[in-house]
Parts: sequence; C-alpha cells; structure tokens
Amino acid sequence: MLEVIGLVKKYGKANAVNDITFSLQGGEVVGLLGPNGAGKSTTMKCIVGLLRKTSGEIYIGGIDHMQVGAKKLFSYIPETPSVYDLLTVKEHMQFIAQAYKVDNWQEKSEVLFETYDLTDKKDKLGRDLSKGMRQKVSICCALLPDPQILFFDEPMIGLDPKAIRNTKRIFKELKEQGKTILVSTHLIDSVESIADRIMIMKDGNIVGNDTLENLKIQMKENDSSLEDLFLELTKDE
Ligand SMILES: Nc1ncnc2c1ncn2[C@@H]1O[C@H](COP(=O)(O)OP(=O)(O)OP(=O)(O)O)[C@@H](O)[C@H]1O
Repeated sequence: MLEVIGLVKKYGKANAVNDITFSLQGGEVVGLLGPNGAGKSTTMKCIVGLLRKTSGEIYIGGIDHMQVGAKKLFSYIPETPSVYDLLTVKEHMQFIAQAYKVDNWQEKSEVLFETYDLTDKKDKLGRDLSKGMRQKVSICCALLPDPQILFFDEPMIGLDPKAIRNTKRIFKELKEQGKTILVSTHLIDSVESIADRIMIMKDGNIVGNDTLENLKIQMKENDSSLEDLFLELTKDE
C-alpha cells in the first residue's frame, strides 16, 4: 500500500532524511517513533507531497505519490492542525465532502462530531476554536472521505483524555476495517496496543523496524519495555 524507496530529504546541505527504504502492507498499522528531530515529520510530509523530496521514490497504492490517483487514497493529519478561520466546523466537513464527493456527509459528520464532542461546536468558526478543537476538526475531516491509508503526525498532542481515548478506539476500528495507518508519536504506549510494527528513526535513519511480536521477544529476553528498547536504539553513542 505504501512503498518508500531511498528517500532523501535535505534542508540546504543537511540531511534530515538519509536514504530510507520501507513499506507498509495493506491493513498494517505502523507506529513511527523517534526522538525530536529524528526526521519523522519530514518523512511524512515528503510522503504526502507537502515537501519536495531531494531524491527517492514513493508509491501509494502502486501509484507515484504526486499523482492525483495516489492522493485520493490517503488522508493526512498534520502535527499542527490548520483550519479555515472563516468556515464553521460543519462547513469544514461540507468542504471536504464536496472535494472528495462524499455521500451522506451530514450523517457521517454527526457521528464524528458525537465521537469528538464537537456537536455543540459545529457552528463555531475555525478562528474561534481552541488548539485541541482544531485537532479534532482536522481528524474529523481526515476520516470523512473514508481513505484507505491514513498518515497521523502526532495525533494525540493537544487532545484531552477523552479525545485521546476516542482516537485510540478509532485506530482500533480503522484497523479492523483493514485501513493502513502510519502514525508518528512520542506516546509509546498509545501505539503499543494497536501497532503491528514499530519503526524507529534517529538522525534521519531507520534504526529499528520490526513487528511488535519480535520486539516483545527481544523485550522478554532483555526483560525490558518498549520504552527501554526505544531508548536503547536511539541512545547517543
Ligand atoms: N524547515 C526546515 N528547515 C531546516 N531544517 C529543518 C526544517 N524542518 C526540519 N528541519 C530539521 O530536519 C530534522 C528533522 O526534523 P523533523 O521535524 O522531521 O523531526 P521529527 O522527528 O518530526 O521531530 P519532532 O519529534 O521534534 O517533531 C531536524 O534536524 C530539524 O532541525
């Protein structure tokens, strides 16, 4: 469903992403972990086409990621949600529904508003929303077109405990529906329960990429937690 081959992204002369290759099978949920500055957001932004890659190839559903056909397959929830100041919450959904030709968008939006406690906020303008509410609107907009693959960059940041719980539940449901998800996070325990595989980045490289099962075997052998393993793999030499 996603293939990243030899991705390099330089900012000026500095390599933020250093020739990485990985793939996600359909229905796989992969947690992308790594310390600050590891290159997680840069990787995601290159995949979704918000940043121009320096070199490498990226395919989504077998289609080059810059083609419209590839863009129809995914939604991206950015680290910093941006909403339209002068659209209400409901109008955001209408806008997405029209852009992606979503049927029954009003009913689908109501369900999402319920889940994210936005029902009484649906007539609020984007500019009047708190950071957490913006994040919730961004997640609702991403889920409305029912995409095959979802890229979440730090989805839990700014959410209240109830919304975090709901997002975890939605991850489980999306996984059950066979969706492919790449989620970058610092909250290791938030992916531990849903991820099929964990990918760990450091200094623009992938330093760990294994199934949870294999990681758990390693953890058992070393009597360590996922957090211990993460810290071990990303420690400075
Ligand atoms: N616009 C930019 N211009 C120059 N350098 C950048 C820019 N954005 C990111 N970088 C650098 O690229 C590297 C990777 O940054 P990136 O934001 O991808 O890391 P991250 O793993 O997402 O970090 P965090 O967990 O803090 O969000 C860092 O060294 C960062 O300083």
